Amino acid sequence: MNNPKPKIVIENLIKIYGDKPHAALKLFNSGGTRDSILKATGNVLGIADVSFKINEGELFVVMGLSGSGKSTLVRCINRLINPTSGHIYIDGEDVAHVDEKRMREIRLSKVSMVFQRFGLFPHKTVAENVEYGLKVKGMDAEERRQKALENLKSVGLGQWGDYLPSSLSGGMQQRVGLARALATDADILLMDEAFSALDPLIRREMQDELLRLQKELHKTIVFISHDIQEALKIGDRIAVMKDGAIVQIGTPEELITQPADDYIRSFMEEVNRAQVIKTGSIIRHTTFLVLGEDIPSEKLKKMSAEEYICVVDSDRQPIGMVNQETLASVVQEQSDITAVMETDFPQVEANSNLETTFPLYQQGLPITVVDEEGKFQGIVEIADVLENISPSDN
Ligand SMILES: Nc1ncnc2c1ncn2[C@@H]1O[C@H](COP(=O)(O)OP(=O)(O)OP(=O)(O)O)[C@@H](O)[C@H]1O
Repeated sequence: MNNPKPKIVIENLIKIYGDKPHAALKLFNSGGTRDSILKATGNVLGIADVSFKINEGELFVVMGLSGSGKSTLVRCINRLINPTSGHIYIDGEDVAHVDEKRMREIRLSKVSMVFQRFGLFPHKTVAENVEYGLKVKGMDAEERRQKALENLKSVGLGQWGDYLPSSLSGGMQQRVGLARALATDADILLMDEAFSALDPLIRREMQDELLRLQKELHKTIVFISHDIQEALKIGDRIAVMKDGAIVQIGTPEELITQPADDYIRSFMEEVNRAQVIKTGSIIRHTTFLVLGEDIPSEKLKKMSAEEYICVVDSDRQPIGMVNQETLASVVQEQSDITAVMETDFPQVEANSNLETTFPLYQQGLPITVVDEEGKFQGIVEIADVLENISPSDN
């Protein structure tokens, strides 16, 4: 994202469960831990002074083990749970301190929630389920039916509007839950372990579906998951929670390549790094030659004999690869570079992962990396790929 605009800003959020929040807060402020506070007061520190921002259009995953505080954090955002102290700004409005009437309006118009167990009304048809929020909002019958059908279609259930939820599989019911959340036109979707109840295959399908929809819709999505693979697959950024606090926030690659501590590192041990690390993030050098322009001698001097450089056209699209030795002879003999450069060379997009890139090294050439428009970004060597797939311990 070029210019991220904060959509949700959380400041010093604290949630204490129990009847002695003041005493518990006092203990927390003087350095008490979750365990010591529980022992002294019987109250649970659900969220331990958390501050962070979620950007507009971001798919933000809150990850952590059971009891780490994920649900509490996300339910504070739509005030299904009332925070003990702190601020939660949505589009600049502090929803931690609005009255219940305003909060209901916000839930109907700005923040929708998709639950793990679908949360569908069993006696209403699929379309009526999707229409529900629109009905509460006061939309007339025809308009809301049309909107419901549109949204069912967008999740691949256009033909299922008149059925009862019980005639649908788990995956399909979750799609209905998603269609219902989308139908409200809310900018923000809160998804609480939305895919956890599904079979692994259906679950992966739903993750892909969510990513596809998100490309079109650009919602701000806060997605709770206890599954690191899921978090790394779908998250633009991930917040990892422990004991009510956030241990680290980062992109999937940042968590893998720069884990904040041993806790994060232990999560990453089971992860397939090659699926997560993007080729664009390990670009080694970005020098190139533009066809038709002079070859600067200092560029040539800096290269080792075996090193390759990319030749691009006037639109910066790669058209060939040439190594230092060949280039030196081109300069010396003033010959045509297009006659000697390799034109059959491997090329990948910067956002492809290392798993895609690795097999392309069979040709013995370094990989050329381009952006979405096919413009040259840099070159990646096999040593860099290997180092990032299985880093040496140091
Ligand atoms: N209503 C409640 N009363 C007392 N303690 C609670 C309540 N709800 C949650 N807690 C406690 O707060 C802590 C955080 O719970 P929370 O449900 O937010 O964690 P979670 O990470 O979402 O866990 P899970 O993945 O199991 O849902 C836990 O220790 C939990 O026992």
